[in-house]
Amino acid sequence: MDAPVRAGQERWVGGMLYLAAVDPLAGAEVLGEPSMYWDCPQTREVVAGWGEAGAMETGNAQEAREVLRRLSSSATVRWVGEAPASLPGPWFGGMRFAAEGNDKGWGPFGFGRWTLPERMVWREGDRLAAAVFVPEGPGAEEQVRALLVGIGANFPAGPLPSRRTAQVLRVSSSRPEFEQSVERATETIARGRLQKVVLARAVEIEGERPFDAVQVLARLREQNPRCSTFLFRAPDGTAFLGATPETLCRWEGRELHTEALAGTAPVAQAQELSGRDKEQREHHAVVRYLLEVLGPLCERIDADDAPTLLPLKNMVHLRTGIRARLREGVGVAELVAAMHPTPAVGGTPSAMALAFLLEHEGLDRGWYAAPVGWVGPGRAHQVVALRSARVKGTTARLFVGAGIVAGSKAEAEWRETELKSLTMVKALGGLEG
Ligand SMILES: C=C(O[C@H]1C=CC=C(C(=O)O)[C@@H]1O)C(=O)O
Repeated sequence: MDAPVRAGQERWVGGMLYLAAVDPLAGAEVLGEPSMYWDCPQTREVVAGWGEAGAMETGNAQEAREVLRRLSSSATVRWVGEAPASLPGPWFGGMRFAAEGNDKGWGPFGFGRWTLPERMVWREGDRLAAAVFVPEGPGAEEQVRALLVGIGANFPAGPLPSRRTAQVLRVSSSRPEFEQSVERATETIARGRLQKVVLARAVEIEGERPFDAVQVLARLREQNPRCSTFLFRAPDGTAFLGATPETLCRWEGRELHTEALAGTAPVAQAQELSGRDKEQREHHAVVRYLLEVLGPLCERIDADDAPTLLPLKNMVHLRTGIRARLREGVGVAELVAAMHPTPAVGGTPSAMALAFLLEHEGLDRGWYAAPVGWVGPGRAHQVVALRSARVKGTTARLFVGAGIVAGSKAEAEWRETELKSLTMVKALGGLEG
């Protein structure tokens, strides 16, 4: 097995300053499209990054685990002058849902990829801070000072100006194929070999003009205030972006926050959701799985007594919050390895569901439905990359899925995935006006 690529670098030099500015994304006005973006309203984290001072790429799950362990166990940055009290990251990235896949469009993302931005701007309390990073070496401190002077002098003080980017989108996805795989799944469930499987499909979108990633992000965060908005960019410029309602794990020291999120209804049927048996079964498969896989890693676990409703713009989900105190030595690497994929995106029994997906889904999920987020010493925040799309030029490939259990109907599952696709379709500039 090859060792993870570490860009030949073990340590970086960083510097920081505070900015008289209000919006990290506004930096796109002078720095161009960001290389990463992260916006989590629940934790008030907002980060935009430009360039790459370092990248760690992995070819498989084992290497991804090693990289997560390394980035979370020791500091990779030596600070010149003032060090930030706390900062999200500073490593940002994600990994594939599964090892197998034949969609060349995912090639540039690799199996897993985490980057340290050259410049990053984030919200710290009520103000914005900027940090710059360069590889450790001769002249590194001077480079850090020069980059800081540049960002301090040029970062826009005001909010991101909004540009009108609505356009006509050509949207295509195969309904018969999706519905057939739902039927195949319910047959397999009826034979007792599976209890739940989450089937996904891709939607191809062609715009009249290239998509403007900055405006897509601005729409995603504005239209989805209960979701984490994210963007990760591959070295060829392809962007993977979305606004997900699902946290995989928020980890700090010995504390873990996670959640089960499964079971969906349109907003108009929100009040009926809690009483629906099919949605409850879909949901409880996730709760049971999380308690089972987390048990050996935790000293104490505390789950909500019953799911509550998580209202989003176009739909409502069932949500059970879970908090835990971790055993000594358990960190983000162990958590991701144990938790991913949860039955909110895979199924139960897990191995059986993944084999079913490989055989029947006919889709390379790439980074969709996989863990993405940030990691730093002793802390990490990973979300499940749902309501997302891979975007390059005028083309977007969007991904949506739905949990199938006994009693699922192909047509209803299609409609549910249509509903889920609205998050990205609207953000891409469709359905406006
Ligand atoms: C798989 C997706 O959603 C998951 C998360 C919440 C609710 C879900 C559901 O009700 O099926 C899915 O498990 C997706 O958005 O592509």
